[in-house]
Amino acid sequence: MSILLIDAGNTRIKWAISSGASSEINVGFKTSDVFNNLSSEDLSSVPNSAEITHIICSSVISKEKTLELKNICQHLMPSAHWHQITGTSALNQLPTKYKNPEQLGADRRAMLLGAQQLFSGKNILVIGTGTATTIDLLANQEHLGGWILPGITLMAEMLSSNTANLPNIFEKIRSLSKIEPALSTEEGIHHGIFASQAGAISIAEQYAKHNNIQLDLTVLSGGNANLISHHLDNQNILVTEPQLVLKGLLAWYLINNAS
Ligand SMILES: Nc1ncnc2c1ncn2[C@@H]1O[C@H](COP(=O)(O)OP(=O)(O)OP(=O)(O)O)[C@@H](O)[C@H]1O
Ligand SMILES: CC(C)(CO)[C@@H](O)C(=O)NCCC(=O)O
Repeated sequence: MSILLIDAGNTRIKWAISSGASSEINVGFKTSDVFNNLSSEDLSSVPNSAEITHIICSSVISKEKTLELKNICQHLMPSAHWHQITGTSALNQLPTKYKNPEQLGADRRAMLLGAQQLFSGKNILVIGTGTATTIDLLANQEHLGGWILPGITLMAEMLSSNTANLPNIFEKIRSLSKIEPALSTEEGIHHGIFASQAGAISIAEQYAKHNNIQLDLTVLSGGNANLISHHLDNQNILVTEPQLVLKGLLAWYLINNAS
């Protein structure tokens, strides 16, 4: 038995194969652009696709694109069952204070369930650093809400596309050794973007502190996790889990299939 896990994000689609055993949650994860053009030939490169019994998907792309993805998967793996996580999945396992849980992104819900399973009983700041950056607070076994801001690439693109004089530094983004006052336009944008990402996370940490929430962990996920991680305070409680959405999908599967 194999399970195909799919994280369909606004920039990339990631996938992984799992045997479904909780002990194997850390192995076998693969990241690939194969779904980008949603071509069935690409999907046929999924290893041992005939053995896949379940497809577990998180999608924050359009309903139409998600349906296209589902149809391709079902064409190639006709005996596999399709399951899609949503903001309301497993609310008994992890309640949320979100006013309308249906609004919560499927990827955020997956990351929260993944963090809860990987770091049981801990108070965690769960951060996704993809197209958008999301910062969610999981404390006392409950999702207390979160913050959404543009991700690094989007910030760079928005600054140049909405101003007359700012260049698009998107292709020049690299790791910064530290965030400091910059002496050129390009560096000003570069350092400003990192300051806003790290600053937002710092505000979330301060919120926790001022509300007597003792954070045990900050978990960073997503395509920009490694660029942002060394700018954060609290390095002693920082964990990088680039594929937390995929791990969360497996956690959700395990919750649903617990005997
Ligand atoms: N090889 C890569 N291809 C594309 N983006 C990359 C790559 N490596 C790092 N990145 C960065 O990671 C971001 C995408 O991260 P990720 O794949 O986690 O996002 P996503 O899941 O598509 O987005 P979201 O979940 O926010 O809709 C890009 O905006 C870019 O800044
Ligand atoms: C914020 C993103 C784009 C991050 O991938 C996604 O989680 C999403 O589309 N969320 C819906 C809105 C919400 O989470 O409140």
